[in-house]
Amino acid sequence: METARPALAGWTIETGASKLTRSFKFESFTQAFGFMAQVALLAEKAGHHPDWSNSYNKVEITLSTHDAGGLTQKDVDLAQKISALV
Ligand SMILES: C[C@H](O)[C@H](O)[C@H]1CNC2=NC(N)=NC(=O)C2=N1
Repeated sequence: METARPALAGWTIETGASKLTRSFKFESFTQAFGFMAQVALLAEKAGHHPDWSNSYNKVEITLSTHDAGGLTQKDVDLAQKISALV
């Protein structure tokens, strides 16, 4: 596990598992869910979707390319678009 380079600041690259992860915390469930709605629109537009979980004001996101069995540029691109939302 290593901290991502600046272009992916905030994301953790799980080298063994070949995935990107990041936790987001908001002030309320409503804000967390609003963020998820924005991510959902980005994901649908990209045709690339996060694995994620939500608990009240926290959203945990994992990005990997299932078809490729690991990380691809699609994950990096989506991570950067998600980061730009917060
Ligand atoms: C057919 C469709 O494009 C594929 O199933 C897409 C959809 N979204 C996806 N999302 C992610 N994270 N990985 C994929 O391999 C993937 N494949």
